[in-house]
Amino acid sequence: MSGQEAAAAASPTEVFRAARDVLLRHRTDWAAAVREFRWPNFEHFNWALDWFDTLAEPAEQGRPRTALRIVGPGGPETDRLLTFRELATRSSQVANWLRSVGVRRDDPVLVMLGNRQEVWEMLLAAVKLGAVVVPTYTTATPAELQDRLTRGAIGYVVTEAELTGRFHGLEGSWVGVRVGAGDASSAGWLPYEETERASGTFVPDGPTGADDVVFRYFTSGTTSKPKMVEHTHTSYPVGHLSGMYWNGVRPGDIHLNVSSPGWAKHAWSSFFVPWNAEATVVALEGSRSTAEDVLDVLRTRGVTTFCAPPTVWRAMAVVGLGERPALLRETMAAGEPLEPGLIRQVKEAWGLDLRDGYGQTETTGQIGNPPGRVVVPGSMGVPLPGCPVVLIDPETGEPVPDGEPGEICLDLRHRPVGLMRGYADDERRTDKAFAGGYYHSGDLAVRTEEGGITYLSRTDDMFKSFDHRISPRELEQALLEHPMVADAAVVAVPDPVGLWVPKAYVVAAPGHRTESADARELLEHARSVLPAEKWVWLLEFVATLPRTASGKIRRTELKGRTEDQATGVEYRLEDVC
Ligand SMILES: Nc1ncnc2c1ncn2[C@@H]1O[C@H](COP(=O)(O)OP(=O)(O)OP(=O)(O)O)[C@@H](O)[C@H]1O
Repeated sequence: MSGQEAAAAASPTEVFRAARDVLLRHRTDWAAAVREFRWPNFEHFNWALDWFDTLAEPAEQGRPRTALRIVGPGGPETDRLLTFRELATRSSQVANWLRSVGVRRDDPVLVMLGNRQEVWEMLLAAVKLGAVVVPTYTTATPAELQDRLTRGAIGYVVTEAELTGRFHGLEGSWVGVRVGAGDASSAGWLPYEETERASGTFVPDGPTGADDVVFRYFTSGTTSKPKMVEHTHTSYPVGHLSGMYWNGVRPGDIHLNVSSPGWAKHAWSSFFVPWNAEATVVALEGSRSTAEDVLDVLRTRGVTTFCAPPTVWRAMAVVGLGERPALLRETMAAGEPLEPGLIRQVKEAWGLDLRDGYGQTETTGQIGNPPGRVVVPGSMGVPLPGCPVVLIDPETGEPVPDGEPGEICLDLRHRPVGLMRGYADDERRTDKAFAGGYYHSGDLAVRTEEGGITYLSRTDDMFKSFDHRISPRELEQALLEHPMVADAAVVAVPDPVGLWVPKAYVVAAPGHRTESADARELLEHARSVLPAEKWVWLLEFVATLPRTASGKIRRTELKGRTEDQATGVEYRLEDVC
């Protein structure tokens, strides 16, 4: 039998498992993983039925395995634990019930739930059913919801009973489902608890097309109006094998990820990545957990692999990392630039490498420091297996040599499975993102001789000053290294001679003042660690930086402030130094 015939004879579950196992086998040998891994190819694939439900069978002679552990309010004994079998059954009940109230394949369903059991049930149910999930964070404003209802052509809304009021008065013809006990404000919303009466055996309406859409994500809108990113039954579920490799998660691991449902990062690291590896997902209920809560969970729930955005790592460093959590093996950060200072702090406190990873809502993990590779602080890592990353000169469209800035692109001749299908209802933008044989990320980076890739900035944030190209990130990192700085953002402001010059907005660390002498110290610090063309020219202290709901700095807002001259006290390098 040829290799192709053998693959044709194998079930989707076997094909998926075989691809996954190549990555597990080479968990600490990146070169071998890149060489041997091939994306599995499917005509039909339903991750919930073809993969998740198959994990419901207890391992031979073993105990039923825990799929999900929701951290309770009062110590481990208050946690809620669900096995793969329990979740397989619950999600089938939910899928059957949704079908009974009218949800059909391809129907867009807005899901606005916090980190509670129902969010995992709903996502699994929607995949089983073939409905299209529009994940939404629980802090979305009525205006954001209206945008989603309209542009997302939403037919069904599933949310917590206490949040139903947010939808009052919004336009659209959708059916509401409330999770939790309702009151007068949720009258007319269907009760989710009815799902418990539905059958726990689900029979799909035929095979699921591998390229059918299953997620429509609204991006955070850091640079523009949120885009609607479409992912298919393979692009996210199967594509997240690359993230599994970066995280180094393996069967039996206890994986904690800090992110809110509603963001792509939640689907990455609280859903597909750990469950592709047959690990247990640990989740903190509620949307606001403190750094102390996270540290406590790491220690008391036996967490082995942990991923959080740099913002959370920074907060943990401020309260003190303390002793290394006994079972912790892998630590990761993603979503925004990770400063070398944090990597150093984690190494000193816990002896572990804090490994950066890069991706977007549009993709799964593309670049990362996988286990077993020496972490070079400042580098996001190397292209993950199956991810043909190329850095392209935005002006010529040609690959750049090592050491030159280029846009992070994916070579479409070897299209990775994890790449989005496109932007819904936006052909122009989709064409632009897929122009010239590459997927264009809109991010600039530079590759070193050793192959590591260092993030510079968004293509739109890079600016020229006195004929030098400046990445705001480099300046921000220099400022963040100073103990007086809790947070910093740099933007370009117009200058009659230099064209543009860098201005820093700085949040002072607790206990530090924000007077002229403090500004001078910071400007001098930047001057001492950066080359002359990258000195910070202007500095303003602010109480907070404007951030998107997912925590990214809104540089456009800061640029707007300088254009409107709506500045506070502004310190100039030439005046104070
Ligand atoms: N490890 C990382 N280091 C630096 N930046 C990162 C890293 N990981 C992700 N990013 C940044 O986050 C972006 C992806 O974020 P996301 O998909 O959540 O939406 P967004 O790009 O902020 O929203 P919008 O596209 O609407 O502006 C990347 O394009 C990159 O700029």
